[in-house]
Amino acid sequence: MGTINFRNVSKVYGKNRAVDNIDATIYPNKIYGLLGRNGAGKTTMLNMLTNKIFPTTGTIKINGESVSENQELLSKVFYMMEKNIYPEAMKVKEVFKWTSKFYPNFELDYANNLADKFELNIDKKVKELSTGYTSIFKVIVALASNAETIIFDEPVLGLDAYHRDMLYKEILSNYIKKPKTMIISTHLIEEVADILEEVIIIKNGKLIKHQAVEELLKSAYTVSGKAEKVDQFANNKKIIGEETLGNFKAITIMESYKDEALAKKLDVEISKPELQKLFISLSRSKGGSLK
Ligand SMILES: Nc1ncnc2c1ncn2[C@@H]1O[C@H](COP(=O)(O)OP(=O)(O)OP(=O)(O)O)[C@@H](O)[C@H]1O
Repeated sequence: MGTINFRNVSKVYGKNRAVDNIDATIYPNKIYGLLGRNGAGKTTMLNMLTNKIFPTTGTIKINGESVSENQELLSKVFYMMEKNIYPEAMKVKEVFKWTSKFYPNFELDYANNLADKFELNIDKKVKELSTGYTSIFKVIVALASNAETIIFDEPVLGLDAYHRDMLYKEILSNYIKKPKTMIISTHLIEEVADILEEVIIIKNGKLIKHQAVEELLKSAYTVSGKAEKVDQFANNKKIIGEETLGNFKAITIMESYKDEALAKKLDVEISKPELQKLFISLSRSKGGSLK
């Protein structure tokens, strides 16, 4: 699958710039997290990428070809949408067959095996599925499509922790078996953090961060221990988040240099920050700059 290129892409609704001049390159065979608060513009970006709506300005290309009205190109991209697009009276097994018409590499055996594994009854009608099972069903269809690019918009909506964990593992094992471009748009960042390689963070329609997760995590750290010692350590440093529990405190500091000697002296512990915390701080700060 080719590289996906957003060039100066905007989508304007009246006075609202839902997507505002986004430039981004999505390289093949990596797992991307598309992160942003409610209304940030994630779905609008994905709808434009899959030619459901047209950009007001700018172009989106895959391997140098415009996605606009390009059915052949789009048949290589599977878009698991947040809303249900299947006829409600259709049975799960009928959706499997139906999807195989549009996605010739659809693997029916794999879909059936996953349905077994997740105890999804394929004789049920789509409208009879609970919210959680609707998510399971949609992820199964997406994975079995074998498309070169798979986009998941809120893949674990309504699922309990047990099923969320199972589903992330399934997504990852699918990727390991057959690397492909995956774009996961979600609010549940910490859970998905482990499988993401890159994050694209958008805020008010603008791209504020596009970086490898590892690198982003290296740009900050968390220090924890006795509150007064942690405060002493954090003095004059760029604090982006703090939590207190009794006399215990954890502070997240946005700096790549870690003063290990001082940490030892004060008996406080330095650890990796949580992606979720960095995300909250980035989407809160004015303009979203990390500097
Ligand atoms: N068809 C439309 N007409 C008018 N405004 C729209 C339309 N679609 C989206 N918007 C606006 O564009 C902005 C971005 O919406 P979008 O659905 O892309 O956000 P999102 O990041 O996917 O949010 P969420 O996480 O809540 O799904 C919002 O302000 C939304 O109200």
